[in-house]
This record gives sequence, structure tokens and C-alpha cells, in this order.
Amino acid sequence: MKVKSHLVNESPPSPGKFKMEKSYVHRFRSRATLGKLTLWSILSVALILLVFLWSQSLRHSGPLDPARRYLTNGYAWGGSSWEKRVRSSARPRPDSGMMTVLVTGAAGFVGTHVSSALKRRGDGVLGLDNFNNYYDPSLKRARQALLERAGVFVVEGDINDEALLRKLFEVVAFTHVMHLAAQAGVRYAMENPGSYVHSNIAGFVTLLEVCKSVNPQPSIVWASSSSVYGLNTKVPFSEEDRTDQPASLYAATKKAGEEIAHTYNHIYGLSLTGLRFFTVYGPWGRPDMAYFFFTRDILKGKAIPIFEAMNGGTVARDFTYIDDIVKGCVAALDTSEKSTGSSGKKRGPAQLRVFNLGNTSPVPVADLVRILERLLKVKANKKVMTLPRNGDVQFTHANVSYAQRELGYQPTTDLQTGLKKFVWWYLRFYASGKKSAG
Ligand SMILES: O=C(O)[C@H]1O[C@H](OP(=O)(O)OP(=O)(O)OC[C@H]2O[C@@H](n3ccc(=O)[nH]c3=O)[C@H](O)[C@@H]2O)[C@H](O)[C@@H](O)[C@@H]1O
Repeated sequence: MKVKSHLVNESPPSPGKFKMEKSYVHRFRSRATLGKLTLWSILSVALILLVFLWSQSLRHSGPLDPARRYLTNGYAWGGSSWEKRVRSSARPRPDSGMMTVLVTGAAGFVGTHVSSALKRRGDGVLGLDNFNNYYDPSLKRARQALLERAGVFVVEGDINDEALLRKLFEVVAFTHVMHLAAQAGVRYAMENPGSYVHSNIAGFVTLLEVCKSVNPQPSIVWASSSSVYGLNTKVPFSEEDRTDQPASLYAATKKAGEEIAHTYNHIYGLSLTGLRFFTVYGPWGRPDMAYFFFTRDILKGKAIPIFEAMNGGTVARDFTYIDDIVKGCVAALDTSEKSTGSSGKKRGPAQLRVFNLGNTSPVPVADLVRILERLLKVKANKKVMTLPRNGDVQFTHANVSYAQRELGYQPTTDLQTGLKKFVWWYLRFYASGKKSAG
């Protein structure tokens, strides 16, 4: 501003005049600063607006498709090319048994293995997964990439999104639903109880609401858990044993799922099969599970907490290898009968089943660690501690004779063999050092 030049041409001011001139300059300066501020504010707002509009156009990349839904949580679905992908992924090979399966939780551990097994034998498979960050989402993305290569499209969305589920059934008449989406993990339930209610109860009900109302209704196979046996002391656990003493909220939500399944079977004629998985492990597994983070921490030289019971008693699990579980899941789908209802009305009694899928051979956690030490050729830094009161039970042991009879289920992989395959995968997967095991 030329305030100075304006003053330069004036005759030297008298002291009084000088005073007057000083306040004039001050006023002039304030007005000029105010003007500057307003101008900069307008420019900044305009800039922010421009950046926002630009980022929006990038996110939608291209002209907005009116049939495409953009949700606040960032999922995008709908539109003709999306529907084409959905249809193509769900189309069975003509020479197959013509099953069309919606697999929820497809980017999860069991979901990935089941989806690829079904696809391999020619079934039509569509995946659904919300890719939440309960554990490293990049592992889920790697599983998704594996499935994409096998021809399975994994739709990104939540089982609580009823509109999305309805859309999927509108595009494809699924004959089966393999429902594996869930909030897993026993101990995390004390940290985030709401996530268990959200996925294992609310999400399951939303899915069943959609399944009961479509025509034809699909048959549903879904993941329950060995944890429903809770404080049951009768071993081995068989399906008729008590399941009314859950030791964790996780177990309680799985047990609730079994009761909810009963209701939808009873009222709407949905065919429902629940599978009680016993501590499933293997390649592409879950980093929140002991065998997985023990491996990571043994390699890092970090201490691993090994739980033992109060009285120094053994804590053991009926660890079950993923390939055995996959066979059980596929057999459950193959033997599931059709639902009997249509468009929300029951037309007759429908199939309702619950099976144990375990290994029938519990192994103490201390032995699991010994096997890992041998396979990794590294001594573990063990920290033995009393089983905390966080929902863990002391012992699980499956009686699988019912699954054997009805599904031909016969686990064949012992822990040593299964862990060898896991460790081989783990070392290759994390070998580059680019990926971190958490
Ligand atoms: O069978 C099941 O239904 C359940 O199996 C696992 O639950 P869990 O058997 O507790 O599996 P891990 O968390 O891998 O624990 C395995 C064993 O290691 C022990 N453990 C765990 C963590 C630890 O720091 N130290 C330790 O000794 C546990 O007490 C348990 O005996 C899964 O996490 C559940 O999602 C699943 O439903």
C-alpha cells in the first residue's frame, strides 16, 4: 500500500497536525488490513470448495451412474457393470451341480478357502465382505486378490446392509448361502462387545430376513462355534450336550445365532445348517489366533504367553486343519435340503441341523508351541501364566460322529502336519519383508 507516498507530498506537519495525521494513517491501515483479510478468506473458501469438488469427482471417477449407490462408509455398489460382474461370478459351470452360492465373509480365513474350493469344482460363487480392520485388512485384500484370480468377485459391503442384500438376490437367484461373516475371537469380546452384537446377531438377522422373503428361498449353511459348549465338562462334546453356559459374549452371540436359526426355520421354512468349528487353523489364517501370533512372536524373539489352568492344569484345543473344515462346509452345502417357504411364507417343515466340525484330538497349548519351535528352528521365549478370566475355556474336544454319519466328515490332518503347511505359507507370505504380520 502506498501510505507513505501519500504522506511524502504533504508539508511537514505541526505537532497537532502530526497527531491527526498519525491516527488517519492508523485508520487507513486497519481498513486496508480488514480488506486484505476478507479477500484472503474468500480465496481460501473458494480453494477449499474446489479441492472438495475435485476429490469427489476423483472418487466417483467418471460420470455418476444413477443406479450406483454410494454409501457414507465408502462402499460403492450397483450399476450395470457391477451387476455384470456379480452375475458372471455367480454363474456355475454348465458341467457342475449348478449351485449358486453367496459366501459372506469371503475375504475371511474360512471364507476364502471355501469360496475357492466351490469355484474350483464349478459352482457359481459370489463373495461378500466388509473388509473391517479387526485384523490387518491387507491380509484380507491379499485373499481377495487370490479369489479374483480364481474368478470369484468379492462385493464390498456389510451383511447389515439390507438394500445391498436384496439387490444381490435380485440380480442372482442364489440356491445357497454360506454364511461365514462374523465377529470372531473369544477375548476381543471384552474390548468391543458391540461388534459381536452387530455382526453375529443383527447382521445374521438381516441376512435371514432377506433370505426368508426371496423366492426361491436359499438353503443356508453358517458358522457357529465350539465355544457354545462353554462351561460344559462332559467330553468329548457332542451336539446334544448343554450349550446354555457360554463363557464369553462371543460364545453367547453364536449360541443366540443357533436359536435365531431355529426361529427362522420354524416360522419361515428356511433350511439351516449350523457348523460348530473347533479352533480352525492353517495357511491364510487369522493373525488374532494363538498359533498365528505365536509364530510371529517366536520369530521376533518376543515373549509368548502360554495359558494354563488355575491348578496348573492343561489348557488344550481340538485344533482343526482348514482343509478338513472346507470338506465339512462343502458336504453341508451338498446335503442341505431346499428351504420350503416362499416369499416369506412357510409351506412345510424344513431341515434344521447343527454339526461339530473338529479334529477329535485335543492338543495342549504347550505342545502347539513345541511343534512351532521345531518347525521354525527357534526357541520360544515362553511366559506361562494362569488362564485369564477373559472368556477362554480350558478344554475343547469334538465328537464328530454325527457329521461323520450325515456329511461323511472325516478329519485327516494332525496338528504337526497342518502347522507345517501353515509355517511354510507364513514364511513365504511374509518373506519379502514388505508385508508385516502385525
Ligand atoms: O473353536 C472355536 O470356536 C473358536 O476358536 C478360536 O478360539 P480359541 O480356541 O480360543 O483359539 P485361540 O485364540 O487361537 O487360542 C488357542 C489356545 O491358545 C491359548 N492362548 C491364547 C492366547 C494366548 O496369548 N495364550 C494362550 O495360551 C488359548 O487359551 C487357547 O487354548 C477362534 O478364535 C474363535 O473365533 C473360534 O470360534
